[in-house]
Amino acid sequence: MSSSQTLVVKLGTSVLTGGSRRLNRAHIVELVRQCARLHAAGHRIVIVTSGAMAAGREHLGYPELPPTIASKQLLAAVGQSRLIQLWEQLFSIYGIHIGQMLLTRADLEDRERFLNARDTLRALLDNHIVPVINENDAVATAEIKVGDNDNLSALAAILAGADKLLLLTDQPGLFTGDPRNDPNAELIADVHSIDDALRTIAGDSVSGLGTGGMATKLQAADVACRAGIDTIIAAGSKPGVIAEVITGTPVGTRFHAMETPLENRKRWIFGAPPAGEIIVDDGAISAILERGSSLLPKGVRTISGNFSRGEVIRIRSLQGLDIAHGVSRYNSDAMRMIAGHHSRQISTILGYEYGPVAVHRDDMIVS
Ligand SMILES: Nc1ncnc2c1ncn2[C@@H]1O[C@H](COP(=O)(O)OP(=O)(O)O)[C@@H](O)[C@H]1O
Ligand SMILES: N[C@@H](CCC(=O)OP(=O)(O)O)C(=O)O
Repeated sequence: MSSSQTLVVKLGTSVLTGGSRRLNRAHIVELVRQCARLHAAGHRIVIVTSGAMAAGREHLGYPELPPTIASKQLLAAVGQSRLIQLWEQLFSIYGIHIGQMLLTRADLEDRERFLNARDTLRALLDNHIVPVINENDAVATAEIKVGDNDNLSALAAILAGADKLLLLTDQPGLFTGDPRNDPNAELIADVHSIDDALRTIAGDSVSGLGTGGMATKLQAADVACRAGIDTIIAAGSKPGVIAEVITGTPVGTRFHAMETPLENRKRWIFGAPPAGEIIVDDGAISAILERGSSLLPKGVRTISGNFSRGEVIRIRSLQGLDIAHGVSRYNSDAMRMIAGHHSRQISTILGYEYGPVAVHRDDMIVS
């Protein structure tokens, strides 16, 4: 078998339930058996598991609940402990310890918390413990949620420094149309770049069990590939699928990683969903795009959202085009005050300063 690899395996609700209303233990144990073999062969496996809400519903006997966020959080709170218990039991059959990590977007968009989460994840792996990750649904509000486990798994793959990301679902891969309602849809075996044409064929979840369908899987593949991580979408029910991904046997849809991935320190900027947005003028855009400069407050026109110093923000043109993502040197209130002003006026306006730039070039990724 190939030399030691780090693989993030994301299991959607569709795989864990096998399309039913309950967790399919027989099927999950088979996936754990595959992971245990690879673990024994020296590979580092990270599990990103959905299924907390499904487990909660099952445990409570399918209660009639109002369609509110609080109901979803209730189900996730009940289900997460059942879910982790199941993973724990199944991995213990093979003498493997697991470590639970419940994350939200807020843990990944602040650099210090990102580095903390990364240290924990890597410490687990270094000690041969399998990290089992889910979103912390019980406490996450809309503002701090990643929102779906496909995108969460791409961020986990960046955190883990993974070689590959495997998204296991109920379809053999990405098709030219949703196979549930298009009998002529064909499997796409290889994707070298994710464009709008591809995005239009990736539909939402129709099972009602999963979140995001193929659309969020494409977003995840895009994030991971830009970070240099090959991403594969394949069927969780295919025998030996995880080992095939490790050995590089063609399976499902493979998204090829970019050959010149973002440098390490910039990956988290790209992975982090923006906490706010600023609109900049045309002069600032040519400075950023043509001269490779930092963004100065002078070029900032308007600010939306509330963000702290150090958070990732989106930089857009007056026409609404996405120009870059970057780490803001000033919080949103300060940015509103210094917008349009020369850098030498910052300390007079604010009474302090964190340097002349609004977003430094080194902390920026051009879209
Ligand atoms: N182009 C496509 N190719 C394959 N599946 C698609 C496509 N468009 C939409 N889908 C749907 O996406 C579903 C898988 O996503 P989802 O229900 O969120 O599963 P999971 O729980 O595994 O994340 C499939 O069951 C399928 O109906
Ligand atoms: N965190 C949620 C799952 C969210 C999600 O993205 O689900 P899925 O599309 O099935 O991977 C849960 O544990 O129920």
